[in-house]
Amino acid sequence: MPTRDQILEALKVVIDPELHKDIVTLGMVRSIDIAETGAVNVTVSLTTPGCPIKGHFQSGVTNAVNALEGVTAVNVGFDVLTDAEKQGLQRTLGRNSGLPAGALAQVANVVCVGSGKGGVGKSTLTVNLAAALHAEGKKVGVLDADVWGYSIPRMLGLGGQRPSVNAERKILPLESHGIKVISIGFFLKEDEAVVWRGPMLHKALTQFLDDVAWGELDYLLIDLPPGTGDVSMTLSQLLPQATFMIVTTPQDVAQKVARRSAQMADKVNLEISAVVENMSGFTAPGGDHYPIFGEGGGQTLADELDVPLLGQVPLTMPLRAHADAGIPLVAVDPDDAAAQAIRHTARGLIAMAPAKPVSLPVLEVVQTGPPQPVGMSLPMAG
Ligand SMILES: Nc1ncnc2c1ncn2[C@@H]1O[C@H](COP(=O)(O)OP(=O)(O)OP(=O)(O)O)[C@@H](O)[C@H]1O
Repeated sequence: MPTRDQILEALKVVIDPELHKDIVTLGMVRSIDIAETGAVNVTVSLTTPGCPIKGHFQSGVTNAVNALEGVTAVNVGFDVLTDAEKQGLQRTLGRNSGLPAGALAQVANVVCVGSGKGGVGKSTLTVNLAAALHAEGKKVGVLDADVWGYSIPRMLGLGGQRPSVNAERKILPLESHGIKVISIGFFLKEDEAVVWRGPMLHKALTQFLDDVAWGELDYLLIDLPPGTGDVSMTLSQLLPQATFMIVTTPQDVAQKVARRSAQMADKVNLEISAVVENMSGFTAPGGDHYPIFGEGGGQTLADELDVPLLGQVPLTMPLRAHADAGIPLVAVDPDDAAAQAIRHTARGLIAMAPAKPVSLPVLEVVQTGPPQPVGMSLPMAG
């Protein structure tokens, strides 16, 4: 049977997506009762009675406590913080709290691009999809959260560059082909191997969302690492409004792994919005078509998830060569077959977007002390 302290420790993974801190640190865990049967009752105090993220806390607390040995059942109850408690919370948070100072306030759509397997072309598609959205007149940003295999800087010709900070101490994204870009790679020395532990990763991603001057964007595309790991979990907690686009190849095995990724997204309540199939065959100059990685995987996965298959992107040499050269193919050769398929995908994505921008968390920051520099010390130019 776990102790109260062990339960509190476990609950530190439940993040308030608006305040960007865990519910234990925020003092939102009102009570914990452990019955002899192993049933655990947890009461969480919300900031408002009709809190829209109640379901997020319900599943987060249930999953966290259920994972502890000896727990047979979890019941989650809710009450509301008193006015005095809310004031106390705001005093605790203060200015240097990790509260979002509206960095994402002007971002209409956040789309996480994920895959099950590595090497299916997720980063290539993210970069070119961004260029295609830009060509459609959209304001686009790319956040490269593929911490282990960041390749976006290279694919956009930004390798070796570093962002600067503005007078408000916000990180300014770099820009390439009209796309605003932030990558974990900008803050590391070339080929530096970093062992990202959970809290460090969480802090870095939080900073990329809170402390980057993204400005007004129609789309923020987030390139996730392959698989079902910590990054996806963190982002889903920080951005419950984000949608998830899955890249797969036509291969049966890739589609099976992608399905696992979809299950993870579903578990953490991320809405899966679409599937894109990449490497959908090769057409030789003579017109013969070769289904190198098989056929039908994208459609099968999309049918299974009941979401649209937004595009089938063929293998073409220019797509690979331009990615290597740091130029999105879509920006320079929109008639290439792969570029055309990606442009079609972008138009599909636009057609799916909600008519009104999704409102992302913006909180009034109550300043209780002198301004302080941002929390994390990522090395920056300027
Ligand atoms: N449709 C395509 N046609 C030709 N080459 C492609 C295509 N899609 C991707 N590639 C190439 O395949 C390789 C892998 O692509 P990419 O790095 O985008 O995959 P990824 O899924 O992001 O990989 P990782 O899991 O390592 O992040 C790259 O060399 C890329 O240029």
